[in-house]
Order: sequence, then structure tokens, then C-alpha cells
Amino acid sequence: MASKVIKGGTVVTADLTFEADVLVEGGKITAVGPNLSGDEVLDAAGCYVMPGGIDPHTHMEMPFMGTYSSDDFESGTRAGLSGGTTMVVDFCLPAPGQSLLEAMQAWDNKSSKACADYSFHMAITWWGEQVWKEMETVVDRGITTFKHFMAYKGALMIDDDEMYSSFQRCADLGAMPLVHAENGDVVAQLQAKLMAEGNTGPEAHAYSRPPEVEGEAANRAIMIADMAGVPLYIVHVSCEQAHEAIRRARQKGMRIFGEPLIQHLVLDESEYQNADWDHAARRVMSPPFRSKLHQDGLWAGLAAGSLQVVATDHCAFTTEQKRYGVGDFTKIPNGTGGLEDRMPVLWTRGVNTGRLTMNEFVAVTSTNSAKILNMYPRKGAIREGSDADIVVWDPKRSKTITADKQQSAIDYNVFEGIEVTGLPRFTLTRGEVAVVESEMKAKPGHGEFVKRPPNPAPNRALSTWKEITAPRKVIRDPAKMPAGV
Ligand SMILES: NC(=O)NCCC(=O)O
Ligand SMILES: [Zn+2]
Ligand SMILES: [Zn+2]
Repeated sequence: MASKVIKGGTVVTADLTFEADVLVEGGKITAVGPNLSGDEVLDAAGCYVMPGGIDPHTHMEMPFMGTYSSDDFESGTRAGLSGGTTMVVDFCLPAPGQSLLEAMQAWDNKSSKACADYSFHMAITWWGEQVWKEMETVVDRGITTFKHFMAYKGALMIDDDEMYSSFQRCADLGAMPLVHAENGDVVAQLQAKLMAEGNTGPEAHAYSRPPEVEGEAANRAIMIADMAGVPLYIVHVSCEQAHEAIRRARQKGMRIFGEPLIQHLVLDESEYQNADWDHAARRVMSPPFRSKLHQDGLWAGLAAGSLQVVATDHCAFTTEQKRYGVGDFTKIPNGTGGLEDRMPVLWTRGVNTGRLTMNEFVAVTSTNSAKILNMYPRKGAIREGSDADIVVWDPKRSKTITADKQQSAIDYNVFEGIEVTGLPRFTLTRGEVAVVESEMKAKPGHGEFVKRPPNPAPNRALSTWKEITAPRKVIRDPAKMPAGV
């Protein structure tokens, strides 16, 4: 295979910024340094050469709320590449009662047309001996993170008893639990009350999921993880109540990770007040968009390190699908897109405003996910031996986001009309140039599954500590024991 050299750019990683060329051969980075040469030259003058983005939270073709999310692995990963994201981590979702291995097979089949690399989390949607057993096979297969829904009562939600059992199993297997933290019981009651009062529009979705339901669930999950002796990753952190729980836990030395979404960082609750039903319904997701105060807290958390990664939870439904919920907001499929826009929007609203440094940008869009999900430095790095998943980022290129020009299969974009400055000049997936500015060259089927080994450092450290501090029986001299009654 011919070599490529990315020439004349500035390499930006999570901890360094330096001028260097990058040589790519056989899908890997083989050298980083001055004056490199290769068969093909990619001109990076004026650009930043960064690890391709990793989106740790997507849902392609997800069966949910009576339908399927509309982007599949082909259109979804193509959308990602267009915006500089070279890897996604999607969720295998067994139906309650279904074998985890069957779900894994279904996701293997769906993902065969991916244009970029991918990995999976496994969702625990029910509990029993079969699930307990199959979790080990899932881990052997390289899926070492397990998602738990504390919301969606009557569908995906599991209770505390099941969650504690699953967290303990994760601890034994060197795996990490993830949670969707919302109190599903309280949400269900609020939904019923709002509907009974005639509050049926999309704005009621937000009223039924106040920040307290998220804060309570985040606190509960953190305490349960601590008792099970396992690290915990909280997905789509949207509000101060949940962020505060994470911050406090981390300050106590607990191994808790928090993932805000680009949507929550940029879009706010006023979207649900729009007089156009479609506009509001297209933005229905869980948790819902919050106030600007919550947004400020999330941005601060990224800079301070109390929140570690920015994801999208890309789960795209068309307007027609959203309309299943006309007259009953509880039937609007929950989810929004964002995969194509995550990096340009975060750069524009983060780096260009001074809220994030370029190195922090790389950390939260790529390197931290690679580390937390145990695939660093194969992914998330610009260094010899790493996969050549690279974005050559032109900080001067601009566009106005519009659904008309997007790769995603849906008919609208929640970021419509936002102007971004900072876009890929080239996106490379394992050494293949998939994007040249707005020209798309991605190949369906190029993407490969990325196996993630169990027992990363936080698990090892935590299990060592838990073993040392575990309750121990006190050995007493039988001769000195009091007589029993
Ligand atoms: N977030 C959302 O509304 N939809 C996707 C499923 C989930 O992650 O909860
Ligand atoms: Zn969720
Ligand atoms: Zn999700």
C-alpha cells in the first residue's frame, strides 16, 4: 500500500502542540517528525493535525419507541467522517428477555457496512442467570462496557436490585457500567399527570424530566457503583444536579466519568417553546435541553476536568417518526442527531470562544474516550504505532449548518443555521482518505470492529483498594468469648 505524508501542519494532541509531518503506512502512523516524505502528500499548511474524533455514544438503527432510529452504520459513520469523527461506540440493545449474544450478532450484522471503525457497549435491559453468564462471553468478545437505563419505565428500565447485581458482575469481569441517569418512576408519574392536565405537546417532555430526576439518579448510581466496587460512566450529563454529584464523587476519589452532549452544551430549553410543533418535537430527547445556567456549568466542567468527554447520543428520527407523538408527547421518539456537527460546533463554541484550549478539545473529543474505554493509544493518539485515524483541521474553513447538505438520513438538523468556523480539510480512517473538504470518499464496509480488553487501570486500582478495605471477620479467642443465652 502506498504511503502518505501529511505535510506542513501543526500536530495537536491532548497534551502537546508542535510542528511535524505525519507518515502513514498500512493504516498506521509510522512516523511523526520533521521533513518526512511519502508516496502521496496531503497538504496540511495552516491546519492542525489531530486524532480523529471518537463519539463514545451513538445509536444506529436502534429499535426504540415503536420504530428504528433512521441513520444506519453507513450513513451514520459517513456523517461522522464528514465532521472529523473517525470512530463511534454504539449500543447493542437486547430486548428485555433476549439473549445478549443474539443482540451482539444483530449489531455485528448491522455494522458490516460501517465506513469507519466502531466498537460496542452492551445494554443490560433485564436481569437473570442467563444475563449473568453471557456477560462473560460479551467481555471475551471485547465489549467491556455495560449500559443501564434508569429511565424508560416498562421498556428498557431496570431497578436498583438488578443494577447492583449487574455492577457487581462488571466488577468481577473488569468491565465498566454506564448509566442513563433519570429516575424513571418519577418521570412516569410526571408524564401521567401532565397528560391528564391536557399538557400533551413536546414542551411537556421537558416538564416531565426536571433536573432533579437526573440528579437523584446520578447520585444513586454513583453510590451503588461505590458499593459494588466498580468505576462508573454517566452518559448524557445535562444539568448541574448530575454534574455536582460527579464532581463531589471524584473529589472523594471515586472513579466516576461524566459525558455531556454537544446538544446540551449549545441548545437550550427555549427550543421546546417554539410555536411550530415539528420544531419542538425534533428536539425531544432525554434528558431534555436545559437552561443556560446548566450549560455554563457543563462548559466549566470540561475545562476543569470534572466532565471528560463530549458525545452526541446520535439517535436520529425523521419528522414523520417524531409525529407518532402528535397529541401525546410520551410517544415522540426520544433522540436527536449531531454526529456530523459535534466537532465543528464544539470547536466554534469552545475553542474559538476561549472556553477550551485546542488540547482540551482533542482530549474531550477523542483521547479521553480512548483512555476511558481502554483503546488508547491505538485510538485517540498521533504517535508511531497508532491507527491512522486523523483529522487535518482547517481552523479557517466555515460553513452554515443545514440539513440540505448533511450526510445523515433525516430531513432536518437541530443545529440548522449555526455558522461554524473550523472544519476538516482531510479525514483519514485507518490511513484511507475518506473526506477532502466537502468531497465524500468514504467506503461502506471499510470500518472494523475495535475490541476493547477488560481491566483497565481504574478497575485494577479500585479492585485493589476494595480488596484491602473489604470487611474482615474479627478472629476472637474462644476462651474469652462470653457464654451465649
Ligand atoms: N437520549 C435519547 O433521547 N435517545 C436515545 C436513547 C438514550 O440514550 O436514552
Ligand atoms: Zn440515554
Ligand atoms: Zn443514548
